[in-house]
Amino acid sequence: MTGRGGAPPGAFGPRRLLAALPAALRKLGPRHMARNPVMFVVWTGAALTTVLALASPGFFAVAVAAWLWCTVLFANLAEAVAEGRGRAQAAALRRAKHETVARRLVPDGDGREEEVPGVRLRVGDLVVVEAGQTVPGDGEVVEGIASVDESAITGESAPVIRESGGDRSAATGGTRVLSDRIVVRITAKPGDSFLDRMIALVEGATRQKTPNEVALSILLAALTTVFLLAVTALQPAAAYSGGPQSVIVLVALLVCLIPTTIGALLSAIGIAGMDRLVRHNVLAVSGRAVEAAGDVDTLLLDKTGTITLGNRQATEFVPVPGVSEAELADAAQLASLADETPEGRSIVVLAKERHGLRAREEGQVTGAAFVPFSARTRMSGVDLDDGRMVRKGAAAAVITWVRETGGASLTEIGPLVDAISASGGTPLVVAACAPGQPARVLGVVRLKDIIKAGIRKRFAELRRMGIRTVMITGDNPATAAAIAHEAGVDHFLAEATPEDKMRLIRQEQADGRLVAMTGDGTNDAPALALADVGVAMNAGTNAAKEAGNMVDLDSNPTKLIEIVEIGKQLLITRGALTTFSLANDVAKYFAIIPAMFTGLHPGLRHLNVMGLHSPESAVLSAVVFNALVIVALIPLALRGVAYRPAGASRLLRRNLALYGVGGLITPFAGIKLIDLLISPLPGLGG
Ligand SMILES: Nc1ncnc2c1ncn2[C@@H]1O[C@H](COP(=O)(O)OP(=O)(O)OP(=O)(O)O)[C@@H](O)[C@H]1O
Ligand SMILES: [K+]
Ligand SMILES: [Mg+2]
Repeated sequence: MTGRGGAPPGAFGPRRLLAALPAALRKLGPRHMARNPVMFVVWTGAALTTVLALASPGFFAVAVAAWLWCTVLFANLAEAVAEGRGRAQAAALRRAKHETVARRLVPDGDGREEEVPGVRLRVGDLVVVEAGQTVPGDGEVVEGIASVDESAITGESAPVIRESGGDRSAATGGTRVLSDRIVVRITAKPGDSFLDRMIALVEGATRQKTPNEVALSILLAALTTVFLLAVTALQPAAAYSGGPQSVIVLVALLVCLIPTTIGALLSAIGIAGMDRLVRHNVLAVSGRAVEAAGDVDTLLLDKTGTITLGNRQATEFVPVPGVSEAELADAAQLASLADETPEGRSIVVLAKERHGLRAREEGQVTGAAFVPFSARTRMSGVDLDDGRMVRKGAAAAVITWVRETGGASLTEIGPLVDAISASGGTPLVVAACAPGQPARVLGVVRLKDIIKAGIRKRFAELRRMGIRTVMITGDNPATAAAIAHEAGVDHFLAEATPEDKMRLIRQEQADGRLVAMTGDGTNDAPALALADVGVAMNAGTNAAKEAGNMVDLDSNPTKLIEIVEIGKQLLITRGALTTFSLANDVAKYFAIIPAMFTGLHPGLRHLNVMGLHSPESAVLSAVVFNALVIVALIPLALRGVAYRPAGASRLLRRNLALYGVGGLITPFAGIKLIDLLISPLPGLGG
């Protein structure tokens, strides 16, 4: 993991609070306050007591009004501190966004270039980027291969390969080409780039409440209404028994009873969760996805580029008996001339290395109709003018094609394909036919791909968290089995089309499971969109990045472990602080009600078990405590409750005990302490 800049988690002190103060003050406007019903009630109460304190000034009235404003301010402070971290990251990202001049290819200008400002680029423009230059906008590499420094975006200094054709074709505006030359087709409008979206995200500008948050807000608003009615109903009762309470006391009581702690911290908890993801180099488009991640049951991963490194290279030509290796290499190269996938290019290179076959220019293969590779056909090749045809691809696909031309399937091919598959390689069967003749199989090309390091241990960790892993691949079952075994995934699905991937997700969801999907390819995009949590690899295609609801800048398929932990931590933190807040309010009720009424009925004196100084000091102490609790819990809200992999119900019980009991006890101690401190002050009766 390469943590992004900014303060380390847990670093939280008076300096950060102070830095967030201006933003917290700006949030005091009614427009912002109205978005949070609980705090809006406090805000209204603060305004009301201020008016009353101005009308008949007195220490008690002024002190209550001042502390009610503090309560509101502390809530805003929590949110502002949480947002502050994102702002620092956004500033760092903005530095990557500088003016670039793009070298745009003039349409039909035969390679002629013109210089245009990066901001004037349009979707569909072709731009040339060479070593030392900055990619002027988001796009797809359509020609060439280059090593690119993406550290401006990922924070990772090791260069990455960007190339046309395959699943590593996305080029991101603001990154720098280190070597070679690529042509990029622009796919995003200036101002709507990945970098722009990242900045908006870490700034929290696009943050929306999640369904869970909305539900909790409604519950808190309902509780607030109930207490509002209860406190209002108190007045006739108090009046009946001979001493109506002052409006200031009633407002103070109301604020102490409504769930201000969680009301104040709710939004900070959500922002901090997203922020923790950014720190792990994951960008989440929605808080909803982060929450869903906390409950994921099944993780689907695609194989090539996700579990493996993804640069499947041709390493060997294995001809069938009676065919020379040179003949096979020649056919394989012919079938790959226009194949812009990494696999296709590596075949051309291998044929040249092994057999000195010069890569024929496309133009020299006269009148050829190229058959591009697609994930559905699992095959590519060429039809020549003179009637010759060559195909290469997955064994099943090519053998079907051979049969369609009237050719016989060759039994010798079986063992060759099986041997390559069993070792985890991908076999590409090559077949060709002379004009008017049935096709015949020539042999197999071995594609080798390497499993990413350390992945086995990580899958074991996912298993401990109770998450089932399923690898889905377009590759054949034997290769899939070998890779699945080596990587240590629980299950696999081979020869999967994009539709199969979606069917599997729908099936899991229909069985009531939450599904996460990690992928990089264009063919993964529909599945990424359908999954509850869709994590696209940053190294992958733009289509994948747009379809998912998270992007992992490190392109690490096991990042889901951290994502799940952060999601669980978010849910647990919110639950723990809600429990604490409600328990706290109940305790406050029993702490201050007796003290409030002892003035009326000396007979109630024995109920004042806490021995608070006076009704006024009891009420003020409770208000002060209520406000200070918010500040005291800001670090916990931002850092999150500690999470250890354990059964969900055990965690829940533990937290209920800890935060419920804690919430019940602290007000008694806290209010008593504050009462002792303030009772010598004049103007508090007694
Ligand atoms: N350029 C190509 N030309 C011909 N056949 C290919 C080419 N690339 C891959 N194939 C064949 O098509 C199959 C499916 O490839 P595809 O890229 O869809 O899936 P995959 O990358 O193997 O799986 P995953 O979904 O895990 O990325 C491969 O297993 C291989 O047999
Ligand atoms: K409260
Ligand atoms: Mg793939």
